[in-house]
Amino acid sequence: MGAPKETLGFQAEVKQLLQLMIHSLYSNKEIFLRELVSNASDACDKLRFEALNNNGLYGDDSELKIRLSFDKAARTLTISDNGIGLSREEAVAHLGTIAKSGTKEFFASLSGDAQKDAHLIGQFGVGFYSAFIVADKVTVISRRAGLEHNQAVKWESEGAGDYSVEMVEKAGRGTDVILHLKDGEDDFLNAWKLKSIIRKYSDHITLPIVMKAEKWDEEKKEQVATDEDETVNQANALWARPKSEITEEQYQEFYKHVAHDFENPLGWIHAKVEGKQEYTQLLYIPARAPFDLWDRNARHGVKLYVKRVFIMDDAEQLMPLYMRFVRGVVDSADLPLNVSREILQQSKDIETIRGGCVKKVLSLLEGMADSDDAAEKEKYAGFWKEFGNVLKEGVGEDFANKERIAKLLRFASTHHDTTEQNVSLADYVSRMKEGQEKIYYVTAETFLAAKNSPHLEIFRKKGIEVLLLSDRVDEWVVGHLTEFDGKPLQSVAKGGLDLGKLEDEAEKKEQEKEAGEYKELTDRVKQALEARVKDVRITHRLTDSPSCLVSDEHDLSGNLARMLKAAGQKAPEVKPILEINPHHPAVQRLKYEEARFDDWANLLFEQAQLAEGGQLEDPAGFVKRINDLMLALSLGGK
Ligand SMILES: Nc1ncnc2c1ncn2[C@@H]1O[C@H](COP(=O)(O)OP(=O)(O)OP(=O)(O)O)[C@@H](O)[C@H]1O
Repeated sequence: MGAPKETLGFQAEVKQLLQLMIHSLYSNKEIFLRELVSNASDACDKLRFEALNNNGLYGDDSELKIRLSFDKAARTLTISDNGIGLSREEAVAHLGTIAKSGTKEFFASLSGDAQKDAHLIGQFGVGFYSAFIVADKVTVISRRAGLEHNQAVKWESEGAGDYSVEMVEKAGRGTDVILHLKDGEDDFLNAWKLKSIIRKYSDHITLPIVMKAEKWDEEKKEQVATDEDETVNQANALWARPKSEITEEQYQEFYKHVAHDFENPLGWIHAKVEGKQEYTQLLYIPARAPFDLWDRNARHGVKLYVKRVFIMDDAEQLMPLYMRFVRGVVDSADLPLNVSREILQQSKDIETIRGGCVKKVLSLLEGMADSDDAAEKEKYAGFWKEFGNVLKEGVGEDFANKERIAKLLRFASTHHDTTEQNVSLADYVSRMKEGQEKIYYVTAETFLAAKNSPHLEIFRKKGIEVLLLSDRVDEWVVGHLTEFDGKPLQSVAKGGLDLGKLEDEAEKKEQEKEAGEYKELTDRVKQALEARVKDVRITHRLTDSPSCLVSDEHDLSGNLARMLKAAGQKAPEVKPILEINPHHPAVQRLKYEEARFDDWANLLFEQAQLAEGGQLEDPAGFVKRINDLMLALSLGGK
């Protein structure tokens, strides 16, 4: 026999999760059954998959199913499956710890408010531990497929701080989860009640969920179990049914099962594709981002089936990275059953399927975004809030669909001047001024830095709209999206300012004249700042500020250079161009400055750095310069 009985402590996060769950989810307690049935179904799927290469795993029990049974006297409810089962090590690893990406973020976001937290727990996924909502003790007896009958494990816990594990005997393969119900939970010892919960939440499970049929006993005057099994769910793949036979609720419940989500999805597409590749897709867009959305290595959400047989979870080849929020199922009629991840990577057939799925998701999003129906538009706004930054990645990732993605992008802009990203490029173009040829944008690290960027002054004065880009991925977007609808995208902080037809001849003449008049001054400033700038010139961008920095047309933008540096990457050393505003008193004054010219020049440079959200190389030097100048001014003023 194996190791003796051992008592082990739960990982701290498990204890916390258990506490929270019991308190927050009590009002929705029947979901525990959905979670346990879902796990049982996953366990059968896993067995089926492993058995593709090792048929012996089935032994003499090849009919996979899930069984619900209860014992009124002992007040226990048991969920059994003949799936893959758990070894002792697996029981300890999976039922004593949480090994999910996003765990840290999840715990950090809890608020202590039961209702809000219930919501978050739902998003995080409650899984097995939800058993403790209705049970004060849970016993799991499991035998891993391929292990001997005396190598089974018994895991038991009262859901407080610890659990025990010991080796036991179990006749068949698979897992029994035995719930010792809490006082007052006798409702769950009732076949009618259990059936109605299964029909509500788990009807779409592809395996049969069976219970002993009951019949009326005249003597006892109650329903008693017979020896006959009865299947209580429909037990066929939801996606394989005709659309007309599926209700909205059934679609939603299926989503909750595949996505491990609590909330209803935002939308879905269900389609059967025929042609070179035959496949069915049922793809959902969640309403809320999961905790690991930002982890580009986290698991993906689309399950691959071949002719109704589950092949794998998270088939990353089915969806590009920028659509990692999509959840659902693809069922192919043509792929071989023994298809592996390696084969998928090179498969042309998968490429065709992926291309089809991406187009469908884009159409679904376009349907919401372009709808005249306010509720649909609202949905798209919700989608954008949750997943907009992921979709933006697609501009650089999916060349073939770049234009469709570009139409779906939403930005903040000076039109509304709020953080809300609700301006499409088409909206922008429709508001372009007469003679305006470019789509102007500014990038900065924060919304406020973008909104208050000195580079915008002339644009505000002339009433020209500028997109305010402050998400990290925005530099990537503008790096890949150089034009929209034939109009080039132009950074307001790059290159010489050429407003084209937006400026009249008189303005242009005036600017040339000023550049000549101030040549001596700009040369002097350039000399003073030689090590720090590429050039110094008179600006036409500024109306209120004395100076700003711009980068050369083909150089990295200041914002991108800062981002690369912050990410620990090497950014090529590029010097910015300093532009000074000839109408500003500080610049005017500089014309007559002698003794402290260098200090003034440096200050013009440093304040421009600060104004665009940059950091000073030598903050102490800056402070000293300011103080010296203030002192000089006040002394001079006496
Ligand atoms: N009936 C079962 N048979 C075999 N393994 C199981 C069974 N139930 C749970 N497990 C194992 O325990 C792990 C943890 O289950 P749990 O339900 O907590 O999380 P999950 O299913 O991985 O994710 P989620 O929280 O999103 O549901 C599972 O991943 C699985 O490995």
